[in-house]
Amino acid sequence: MELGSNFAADKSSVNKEYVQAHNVERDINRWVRSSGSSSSINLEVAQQQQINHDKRRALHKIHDITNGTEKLSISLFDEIGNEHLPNFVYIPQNIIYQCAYVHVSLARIADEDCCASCAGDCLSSSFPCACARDTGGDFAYTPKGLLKKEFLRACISMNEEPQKHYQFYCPDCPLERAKNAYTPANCKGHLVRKFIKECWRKCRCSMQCGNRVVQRGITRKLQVFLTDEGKGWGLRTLEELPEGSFVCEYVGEILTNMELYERNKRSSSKGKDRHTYPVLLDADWGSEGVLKDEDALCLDATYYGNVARFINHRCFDANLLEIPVEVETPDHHYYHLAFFTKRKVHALEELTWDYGIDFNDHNHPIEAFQCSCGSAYCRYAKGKKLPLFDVISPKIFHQN
Ligand SMILES: C[S@@+](CC[C@H](N)C(=O)[O-])C[C@H]1O[C@@H](n2cnc3c(N)ncnc32)[C@H](O)[C@@H]1O
Repeated sequence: MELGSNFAADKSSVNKEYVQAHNVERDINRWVRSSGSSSSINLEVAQQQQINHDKRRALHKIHDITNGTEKLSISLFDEIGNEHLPNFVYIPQNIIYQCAYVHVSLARIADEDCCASCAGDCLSSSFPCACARDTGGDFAYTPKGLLKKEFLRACISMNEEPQKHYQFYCPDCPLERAKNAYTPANCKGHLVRKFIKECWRKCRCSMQCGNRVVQRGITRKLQVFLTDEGKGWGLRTLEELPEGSFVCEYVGEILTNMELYERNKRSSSKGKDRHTYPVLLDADWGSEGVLKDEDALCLDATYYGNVARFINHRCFDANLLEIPVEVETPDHHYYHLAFFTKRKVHALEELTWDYGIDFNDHNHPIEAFQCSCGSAYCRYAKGKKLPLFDVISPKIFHQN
């Protein structure tokens, strides 16, 4: 099967449904407008039509799930009507739950680690400023705000062929320690990842500097919709996205692994939720010896999160890639997890990322989902074994 064929089929059916629903909505709105607001009869008929239409289409629409906290509104659109509306608090930026150590201060950023002598746009200067050092000596972004092809290719290769890249096995893995403090199992391994470092407050460049992309927030038109493959809610783009576009970052509560483990234990004793929303921030655990518990962090978007909590998993050929981004803290225990497109994405395509789930990992205590990503490379369909996992970590591998 060709790589893009599933997408083509999905897109045309979603497209048709979406256009039909919008045409009905648009016609009703036009009719109401042209009839004049004083015509109660016309209004009643229009409302009746809307009710019939809603019954037939069971359509829910929320104009802005962000409650005005993002620069753009993000709608929720339900063409199917058989799922509860999401119940969470929308937050546009990460927030510490309780014990996580995230120390943000100007004093922690050394003068030589920021661009205190730059002005305007760092990308337009003849040589890369100090902020490019952590990104391999060059900026990751083009002047159009897209990821440079070479940088994107290197990140894709790391995700798709992790065995060819540097992996680190913690001497005392914080993840395993959270599960069993007395006799922790061996570390399953973490991939040391490429980081992007953006300019920040101590830098003298402007907010429009080309090396400030993720911190400027969401600029693309996105929509939450109900998937028809039983995955629950999903996220799609309403505009075409070029390769290397920033879409959004994964926002949630910042928890220590220990806190996440305790939270999971409490919630599974109350009855298991169908969907789970934590991700590990383990991209740089390898650079430390033994990581302290308060430094081993994750993001949980279950109760507080942003639009990224709706991005579903797709094995291997997902259209998004997650990249760690350093903004306000020089150490890499805490960072932003930003999603960029791996290729051109068409308007109305569902946005997906590969959670990196190993569906054959039977050691994790919490049962995961039966994957219905539809990819020709689906790991679940191939293994046909029960998936077990408790957190999303695209970097966890198995020592043979
Ligand atoms: C981060 S949430 C994604 C949003 C979720 N679909 C919702 O309705 O809120 C992750 C959860 O979505 C579901 N999910 C994501 N990708 C899936 C897939 N490929 N197949 C089946 N379920 C999936 C699983 O229940 C998973 O625990």
